[in-house]
Amino acid sequence: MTAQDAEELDVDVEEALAVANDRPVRGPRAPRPTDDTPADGPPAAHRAPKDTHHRATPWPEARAVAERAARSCARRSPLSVTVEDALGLVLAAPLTALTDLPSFDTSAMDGWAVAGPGPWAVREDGVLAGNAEPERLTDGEAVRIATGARIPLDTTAVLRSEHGRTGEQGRLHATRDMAHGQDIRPRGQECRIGDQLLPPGTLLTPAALGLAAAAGYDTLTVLPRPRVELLVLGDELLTEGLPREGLIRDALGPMLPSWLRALGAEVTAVHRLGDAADALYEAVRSSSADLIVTTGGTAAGPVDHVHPTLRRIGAELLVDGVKVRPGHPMLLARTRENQHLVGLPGNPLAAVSGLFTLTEPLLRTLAGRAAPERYGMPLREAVHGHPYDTRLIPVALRGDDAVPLHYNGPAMLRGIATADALAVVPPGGARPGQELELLDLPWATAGIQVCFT
Ligand SMILES: Nc1nc2c(c(=O)[nH]1)N[C@H]1C(S)=C(S)[C@@H](COP(=O)(O)OP(=O)(O)OC[C@H]3O[C@@H](n4cnc5c(N)ncnc54)[C@H](O)[C@@H]3O)O[C@H]1N2
Ligand code: MOO
Repeated sequence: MTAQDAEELDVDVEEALAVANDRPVRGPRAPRPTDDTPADGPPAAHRAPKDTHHRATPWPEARAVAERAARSCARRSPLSVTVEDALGLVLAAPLTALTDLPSFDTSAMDGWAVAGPGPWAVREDGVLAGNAEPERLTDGEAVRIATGARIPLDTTAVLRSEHGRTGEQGRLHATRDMAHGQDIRPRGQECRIGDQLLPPGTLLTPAALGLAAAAGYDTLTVLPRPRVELLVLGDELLTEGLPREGLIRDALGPMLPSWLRALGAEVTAVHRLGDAADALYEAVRSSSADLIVTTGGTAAGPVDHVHPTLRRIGAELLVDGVKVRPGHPMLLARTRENQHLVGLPGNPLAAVSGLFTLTEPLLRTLAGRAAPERYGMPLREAVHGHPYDTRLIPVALRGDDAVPLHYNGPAMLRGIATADALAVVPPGGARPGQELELLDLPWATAGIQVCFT
């Protein structure tokens, strides 16, 4: 069955696409308006309750709105944290060298510090890393030296231990030619005191923490993480054991906190509120978080309380549905000054889609992180598209290709659990070899986000 058949059979397109992806496909198909599918609207089967799809925001625009929403918030004051605690945070001030690096002339090798041409008379003592200023060398003299030790004054080069031989009368001979200054790291080779090592806005990776410590820092001035409260909605959710009697395990409670943290947030609370409208209202009204993330309850079922709650508190809806599959009922609202709410749909892969579409740009901007470089890779196999909406599908990166994964239905996590990225499939689908934009999953990027600290 193709996606087109699915529409005609009045079957949910998203579910049909998840199945169709397992089957051989033709090339991409342009949107095909029909009598009951207006050119700018969804197929009849997918007109959301109260026909909300007409005001759904195109996917790229939804991401831009989320970014702008974060920019409209007042910046919170920078704070000072120990170098060890700064991982994953963003520098609020330039990292300026507090010392020359190296801070003294140092030996790059184990061997001898020598003065003038050889052979050399070897001094009895030696110089180790951490020793205070060693005694000056005189011409024709050598002293044993360790990597990282201070170079005695008037040293002309370091002779590596494997390139020296002790001859008659105990004199040291070089077995290789050596250049003046060889294997000496001069003071200030890497930086001079006052040099800017990293600009404000730099994400503090493990390497950046190492650099900061080397450059003399004990504490760093960073932007605070945006504070996020997670509200998990749904009476049907169990927190342990096997699904039973219509109840299912909560898949989002265990998944989202670490993911939100990888996106730059501090998750201050996770509340499971069931489907109690008043509890949701109270939780939103009393929250002092920068961002409230809800899961479930975004559609128009009898216990879908997110829209009514937003109306009740007088929130401004910035995005009310997005032209993306899965996840189209996702929403973004400004609940009050400097506070937003992202409503993630309850279907787990739809929630991931909302995480990338609305939460990631918002949190990234609030956290002061730069947008990741956009990149793409060719698809190894064709992928069905939605006729009008963007699709996000889990892919594995294999060699130079993005390989679409099965089990990509809105309620499924089996595909994304083995994925490296989400591929952005344009309306109409993509053919084999077509380059698609990829959104890296936090654990697949070779960067700070792998740390999930
Ligand atoms: N008449 C319509 N019904 C639905 C539409 C629509 O357009 N018209 N859209 C469908 C789509 S698409 C999605 S996505 C969902 C969005 O629903 P909600 O955000 O209101 O979420 P719920 O109804 O609460 O749950 C949907 C589904 O997900 C399961 N769920 C919820 N939370 C969790 C969790 N934490 N862990 C695991 N699974 C969860 C829940 O049990 C439901 O099966 O609406 C469709 N309906
Ligand atoms: O199909 Mo829904 O799009 O699961 O979000």
